[in-house]
Amino acid sequence: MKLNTSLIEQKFVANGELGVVAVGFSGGQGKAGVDIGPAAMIESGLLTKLKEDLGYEVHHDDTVHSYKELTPESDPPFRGMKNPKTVSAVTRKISEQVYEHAKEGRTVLTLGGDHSIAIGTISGTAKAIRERLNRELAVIWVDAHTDINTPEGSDSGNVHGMPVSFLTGLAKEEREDVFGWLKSEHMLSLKKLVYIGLRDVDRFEKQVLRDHKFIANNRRHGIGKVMEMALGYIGTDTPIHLSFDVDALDPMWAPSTGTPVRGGLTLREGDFIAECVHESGSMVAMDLVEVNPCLDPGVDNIGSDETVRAGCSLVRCGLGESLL
Ligand SMILES: NC(=[NH2+])NCCC[C@H](N)C(=O)O
Ligand SMILES: [Mn+2]
Ligand SMILES: [Mn+2]
Repeated sequence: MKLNTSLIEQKFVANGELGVVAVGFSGGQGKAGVDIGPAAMIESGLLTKLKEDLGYEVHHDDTVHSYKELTPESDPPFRGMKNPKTVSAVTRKISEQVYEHAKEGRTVLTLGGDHSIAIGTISGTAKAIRERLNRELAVIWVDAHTDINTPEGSDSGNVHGMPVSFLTGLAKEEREDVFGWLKSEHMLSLKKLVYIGLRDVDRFEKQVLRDHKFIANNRRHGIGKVMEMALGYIGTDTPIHLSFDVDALDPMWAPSTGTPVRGGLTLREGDFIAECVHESGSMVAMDLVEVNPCLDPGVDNIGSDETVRAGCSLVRCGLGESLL
């Protein structure tokens, strides 16, 4: 089947190729199991669907990377961060993997893994987009959380709560082995960042958002209007990286995740967000993170099956599945 690009104008990615990076990594937070999220999604047939139903030419090394070889001998906390050297080394490697795909003009899909991996995915996309298109990247971050803590601002020390602060330069570190490898070509402007789905924002993070004049208005509008505003703000000639944390969805649809928060998006709203970003024709990369099949509040794996299904659905919508 050929990729249906006729309904939308593909602005930045026209070659119908998809680069996939499967990241079995959990070191950005403390709960085991988020590292098997990608395998669960792939085993349920996600990549086959992307090939057969959506027509992508998929480039994948058939590996779920655990990056065990990158684990340093000792990795004590630094500036309050847990596993700092491990997360830094792993995200650096992911950044290169994503960059390699993106520089070929492929849309890049990264399956996580905890959300710390976005330090790798977004930096890799941002660099490729600068080089290939001479443009700055915009990010739509769909999440219950802002993940914009600095090491000092964080209560938990978990790096999955900090990726946005490292990517935007709010958090800085000279040490090469603790994110010092992030250079200007990897960076994201705070002005090119849009959040959707927020409902659990730490006190420090709220101050950051106020200081940088973020506008909070999604509470007032339905999801259709929210997407209109988000895409309108970004504009039509800016490539978009969609970073989707499955905990943006209500635990009703995605209970198997490390930091669930009630009052979230319905699955249909989540799918709609992904569809809209796809239809913009500007999406160059997507992350789907924080699916943890080992955390199941239900019986007989109902919760984890549902969460995996929800994750797959979000990905398919982001990559062009539609009713017609
Ligand atoms: N990617 C996530 N699920 N992040 C949750 C972060 C929770 C909390 N704000 C923290 O910094 O620890
Ligand atoms: Mn989250
Ligand atoms: Mn997150």
